[in-house]
Amino acid sequence: MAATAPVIMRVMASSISTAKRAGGIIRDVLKKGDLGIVDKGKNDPQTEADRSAQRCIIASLAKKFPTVKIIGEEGGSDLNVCDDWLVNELDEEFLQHSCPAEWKDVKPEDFVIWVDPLDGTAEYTQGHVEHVTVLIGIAVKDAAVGGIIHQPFYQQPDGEMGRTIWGLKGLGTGGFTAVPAPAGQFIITTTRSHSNALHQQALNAFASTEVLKVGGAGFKVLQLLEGKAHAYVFATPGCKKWDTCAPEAVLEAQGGCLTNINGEHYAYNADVEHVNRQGVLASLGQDHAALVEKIPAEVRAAVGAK
Ligand SMILES: Nc1ncnc2c1ncn2[C@@H]1O[C@H](COP(=O)(O)O)[C@@H](O)[C@H]1OP(=O)(O)O
Ligand SMILES: [Mg+2]
Ligand SMILES: [Mg+2]
Ligand SMILES: [Mg+2]
Repeated sequence: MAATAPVIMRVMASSISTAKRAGGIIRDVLKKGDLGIVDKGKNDPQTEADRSAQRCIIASLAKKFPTVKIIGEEGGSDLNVCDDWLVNELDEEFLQHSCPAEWKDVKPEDFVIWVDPLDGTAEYTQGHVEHVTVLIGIAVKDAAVGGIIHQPFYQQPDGEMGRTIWGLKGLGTGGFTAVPAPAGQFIITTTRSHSNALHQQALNAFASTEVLKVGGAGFKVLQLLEGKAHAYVFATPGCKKWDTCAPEAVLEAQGGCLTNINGEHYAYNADVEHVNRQGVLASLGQDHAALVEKIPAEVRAAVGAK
């Protein structure tokens, strides 16, 4: 089955196994206690866990899919990794699904894999480990079509650490139970570490009943999927294609929507600008276009204006 499955199914299955291994590396670095923090910019830390998890993911995927373009947050990494970090397995459970017809003939050169080895680094360094996710997004031409969101610090009922959520457009999602957000309320999930005055103005435009401030793009989309929030609002540049590719694919495979704050989808081909200049607006079970309209046009025009 594995050898004959269409390449998108094998990329998804390999990404599921690899994200789990990367999650183990992220837990190990924290356990050892020396995070090796480097500041890449203002409010933009990188740790040994980001570097090591990226090496594991890119080395494993590049070995299995040598002609697929892979772009990782932490730049060019040394892909000479120990065997323990080289993940060879394909997730067998995922491979039981049949490939949606629209992706059957996609060729390796049509893909870009966007890797965020550790989303929520600021929160990881501050001990809010439940906000941390590993994100592997699969784009076909311009569109985010497949995604893996792995939570290394999620404790399963049987005590096992880690949970892996996946989504593939045309197939659906797996690894969690979707819950609708409560009726009669409007809960926004947003940044806890990258706010500014313009972003606050956008938040104020919604008559929200509650605003949750949590880290990471992956974790905020999980909050939508699990009915903890109705919308994810980030009205500032700062997050990048590797932050949104996997969350967008999973959310949209579940029927939601992730766009910039003007309601337009980002493109995920290999040549795009990495920064999501016009912020992020994501929702599930809402009239997405109506949410866009709530943000004053002058605020939308000012976000990301060069
Ligand atoms: N100004 C910024 N500089 C660097 N990364 C950012 C910035 N804003 C957002 N991000 C990335 O987007 C994620 C979601 O943002 P936020 O938590 O503020 O809502 C962050 O965890 C971070 O990803 P990462 O942790 O992978 O570097
Ligand atoms: Mg980062
Ligand atoms: Mg990130
Ligand atoms: Mg990251």
